[in-house]
Amino acid sequence: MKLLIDAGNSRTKWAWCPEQSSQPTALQINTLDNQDWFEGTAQAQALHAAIAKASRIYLSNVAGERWLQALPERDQRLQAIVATSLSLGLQNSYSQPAQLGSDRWCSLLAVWRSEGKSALVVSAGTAMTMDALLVKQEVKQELKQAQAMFAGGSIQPGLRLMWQSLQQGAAQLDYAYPDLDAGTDGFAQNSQHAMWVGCVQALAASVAAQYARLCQQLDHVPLLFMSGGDADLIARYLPHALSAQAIIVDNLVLKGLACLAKCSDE
Ligand SMILES: Nc1ncnc2c1ncn2[C@@H]1O[C@H](COP(=O)(O)OP(=O)(O)O)[C@@H](O)[C@H]1O
Ligand SMILES: CC(C)(COP(=O)(O)O)[C@@H](O)C(=O)NCCC(=O)O
Repeated sequence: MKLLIDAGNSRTKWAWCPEQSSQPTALQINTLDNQDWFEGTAQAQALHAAIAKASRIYLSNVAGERWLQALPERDQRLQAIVATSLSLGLQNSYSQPAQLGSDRWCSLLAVWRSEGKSALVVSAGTAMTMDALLVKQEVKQELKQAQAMFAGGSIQPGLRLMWQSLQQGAAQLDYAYPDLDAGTDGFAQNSQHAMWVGCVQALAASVAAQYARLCQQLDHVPLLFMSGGDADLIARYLPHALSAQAIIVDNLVLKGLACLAKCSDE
């Protein structure tokens, strides 16, 4: 069985690749904090056991060399994904294609292969990335040949990083990250709530602005895909019409890895 691993900067997600006949949506996703991986806790042992059993391992790693060092060994079964200038009919417009994070590339591939339509692909994880997928014309599955382009995107701090930058950088803002969604209605009347409103609004407003920018470049309405640990939360604070339109997917990176794994069989 093929194993899919998405090593992000905060958490590692992994799943077995479904057999050819099943749908990619059938992924059973396991999640562990990277700290568990580094410390080799029981949760890490489950992934180690999966690695030992796998026939092939498809890895998107943006967590650096430290994540790789916790692998027992690096053998020929391991395929570490690097973004290229063209894959599965999707062109990469980065001037140095390999500089694009493999997680962003996999997410774009997942949306391109499953939808075949233009989209803004948002990943709300440690960082928040918002990437433009342009599809010149809506194409049928069998016609998918280099008709799509990743036109570029943006990177900004994610929710917890924004919080930490205020908490650590301002002497009077040493407040813990809230346990519950504190809401953004009205005007905040205490510091912790004010920080929350500022951080959540900044992220939601960025998504709305990037989506509007993409709409201006197209003669059709793009999809809005949102993935990552804070996708649900940020989607709730989008303008109403956009929030209703957002398609929240639990792990686009693993779905993109599954596309690459399946394509290697063809
Ligand atoms: N149960 C959770 N554990 C950890 N982070 C969570 C959880 N639920 C939501 N989050 C949020 O998800 C973010 C991590 O999302 P994720 O998509 O896994 O990021 P990455 O791919 O960068 O590791 C965290 O910064 C945090 O704000
Ligand atoms: C932008 C990222 C830090 C996002 O990482 P994540 O929040 O998913 O852990 C990662 O995709 C990355 O390191 N990218 C390389 C630079 C780039 O994509 O331009």
